[in-house]
Amino acid sequence: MSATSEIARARSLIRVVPDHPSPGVAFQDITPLLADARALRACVEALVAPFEGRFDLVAGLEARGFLLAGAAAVLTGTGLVPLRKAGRLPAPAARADYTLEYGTASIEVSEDLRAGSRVLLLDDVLATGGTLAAGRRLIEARGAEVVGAACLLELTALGGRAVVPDTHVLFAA
Ligand SMILES: O=P(O)(O)OC[C@H]1O[C@H](OP(=O)(O)OP(=O)(O)O)[C@H](O)[C@@H]1O
Ligand SMILES: Nc1ncnc2[nH]cnc12
Repeated sequence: MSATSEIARARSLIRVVPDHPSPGVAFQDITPLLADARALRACVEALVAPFEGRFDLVAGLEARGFLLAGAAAVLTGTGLVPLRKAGRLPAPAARADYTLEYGTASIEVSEDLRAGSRVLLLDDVLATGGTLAAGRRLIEARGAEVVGAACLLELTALGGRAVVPDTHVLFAA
């Protein structure tokens, strides 16, 4: 199957769960896509492709971004830095606050994200854009460079593209 059809097949595996985690939210569940070896590989390859050779570290946003970031780092031979929800890192070096579709949150990063690193930022879903924007701020606060940001799925009605306009997105809903 061609890369394009693998990606189309991967898109069909995202499951929509109504009213999760709260009434009115149509939750885009990527677990069936992750569980499918071909779909997972095709998506991770497509996420990193525009940036290949230009980054030396992948930053993944907790929690679902970690799943893609780990795979992307191994695939591209780069390191990985987790952007963790506040309170989970033993020695956070920087913090950023943000809002999302169903609440507010903060993320933190350790000192392992060094000044001068060239970083690819990864997550699963772009909704309001608050999470990816906070990830960018956090990376830049450490003196590192965001070479690019990518995610699987954009929820177009939530307007996140205006907040993080250069994000590379595979699918829209
Ligand atoms: O564009 P935004 O409005 O910021 O929303 C997108 C974020 O929302 C979800 O994270 P969430 O923190 O809900 O959950 P997770 O820990 O399951 O990844 C998703 O994984 C993105 O990180
Ligand atoms: N509707 C949604 N589905 C999955 N992840 C999300 N993150 C923010 N909104 C979401």
